[in-house]
Amino acid sequence: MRTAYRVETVRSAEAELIARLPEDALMRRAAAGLAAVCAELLGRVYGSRVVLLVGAGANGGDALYAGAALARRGAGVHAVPLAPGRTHPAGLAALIRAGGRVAEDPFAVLASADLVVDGITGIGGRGGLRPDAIPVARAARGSNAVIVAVDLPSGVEADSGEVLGEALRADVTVTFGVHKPALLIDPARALAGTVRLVDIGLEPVLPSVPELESPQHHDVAALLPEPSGESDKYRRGVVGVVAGSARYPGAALLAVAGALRGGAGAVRYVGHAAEAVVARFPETLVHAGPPAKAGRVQAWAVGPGLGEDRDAVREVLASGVPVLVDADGLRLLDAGDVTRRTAPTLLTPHAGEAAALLGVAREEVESARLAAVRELAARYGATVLLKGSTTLIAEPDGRIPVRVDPMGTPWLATAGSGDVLSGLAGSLLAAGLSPYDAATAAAYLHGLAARIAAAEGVPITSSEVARALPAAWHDVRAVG
Ligand SMILES: NC(=O)C1=CN([C@@H]2O[C@H](COP(=O)(O)OP(=O)(O)OC[C@H]3O[C@@H](n4cnc5c(N)ncnc54)[C@H](O)[C@@H]3O)[C@@H](O)[C@H]2O)[C@@H](O)CC1
Ligand SMILES: Nc1ncnc2c1ncn2[C@@H]1O[C@H](COP(=O)(O)OP(=O)(O)O)[C@@H](O)[C@H]1O
Ligand SMILES: [K+]
Repeated sequence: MRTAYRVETVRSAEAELIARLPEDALMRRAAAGLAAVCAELLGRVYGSRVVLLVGAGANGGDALYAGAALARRGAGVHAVPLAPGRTHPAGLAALIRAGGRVAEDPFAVLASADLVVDGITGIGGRGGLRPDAIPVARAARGSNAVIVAVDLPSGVEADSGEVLGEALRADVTVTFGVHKPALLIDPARALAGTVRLVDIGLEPVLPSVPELESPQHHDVAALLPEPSGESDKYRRGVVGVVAGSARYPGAALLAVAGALRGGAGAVRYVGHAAEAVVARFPETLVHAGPPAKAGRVQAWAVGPGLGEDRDAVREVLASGVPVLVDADGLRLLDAGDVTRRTAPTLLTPHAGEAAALLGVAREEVESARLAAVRELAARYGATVLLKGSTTLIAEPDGRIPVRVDPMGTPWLATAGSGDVLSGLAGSLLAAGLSPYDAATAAAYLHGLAARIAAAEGVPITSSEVARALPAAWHDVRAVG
């Protein structure tokens, strides 16, 4: 798992290290790592033109020490202090000693820069860039220089990934010690570019439970169900899919397509599209009556394209097995039917559905995804997978790390892909995974399948995402 920690935690870990080390040692470590990445990006350091945007705090100090190292290797380095009089004194002195200078005209040096180091704010930044930093940040972005953010792109909220004002979009972010939430969650993540992690010795002093975790291939491989010698189709799990309506018959097919590739031993479809489902997927068991009469299942996935069948949602939520609720099911559900449940529940809203469940505007969810997913999970006492440009998975117990799916791709923004995801996650639930793990594995496989299907940069359909799921399993298993 890749992990991310909150500012408060990072600061206390840093304080513990700083107490044991000579003055500025940690900053020098950070700056050495930063300078090494800058040198790599420049290719030839000697004769290159580097501009440092320097804020009032230690983030500016990192930039100045890194600038000094580059100046010693023959780069022409200019500092642009954005809080004159509050510039890190030792860092500035080191830069001047190494032959660097304070820029007389920031805009002139930016216009001809090869590389800009963004040291305006790091984990101490709040509320977007200050007005006087904005023109300089815009000039940097408008130049041809590569922009390297120090620790975080300046202007983002480190702990939440929110962007409350203007922020500087970087090409590369060099972060120290550990990832911060903003490097994993949009909208901030989109401003970080490629993230490089520099080890400054923080790992051993960090707590074992992070704020966020983001799975890699081997983590997902360890979650995937595998049939054994004793398996039969019932032991592998039967997933019940309640989806589709006269208006949205396709949702039934897409949810079943996802469910058939999720590792359950059988898929039982319940609803109005039974004929179409069997015609397309003869391996599906079907039932045209109410869910309660459909026969045994180990988990339900209810909601995609369901229309107005409120009774079906209520019946499924009244069952004693794990239930996934998506799409129309989220619109129709009664909150009390969810909070009363004793078996696990997984809700899979997109931002609009999450906003409706929370009674806020969609933009509020999109700009503060972490807060929204936590709040939903706590309020409904359910695991919540919030879909979108960063898919997040939260447990009702706020002490458990929120999981961030790293595999999402904008190619998934195509009609019906969410239906495939609910079938897939429902199937993993039926196969015995907890909602937290089923949601994690499903989001990962779904994103990877979309990447595989869109490999040539061609638009993909949701059916193609479902068809690429076996290739995604294969890919994950091959590495894990
Ligand atoms: N504590 C340590 O020993 C280490 C800290 N490191 C660096 O130190 C950074 C944190 O340093 P600080 O705590 O000094 O905080 P920052 O340097 O991130 O920023 C705080 C300063 O910026 C100003 N500021 C806040 N919001 C602003 C905004 N929106 N626009 C413009 N200015 C704003 C504040 O007045 C404050 O002076 C880390 O991100 C990292 O880069 C690294 O050197 C590693 C070691
Ligand atoms: N910009 C994006 N980047 C990455 N993934 C996205 C983006 N937009 C949507 N997705 C993903 O696409 C899927 C869309 O699901 P959903 O919103 O339910 O659509 P539908 O109802 O059409 O199936 C989700 O898995 C979501 O995470
Ligand atoms: K920065």
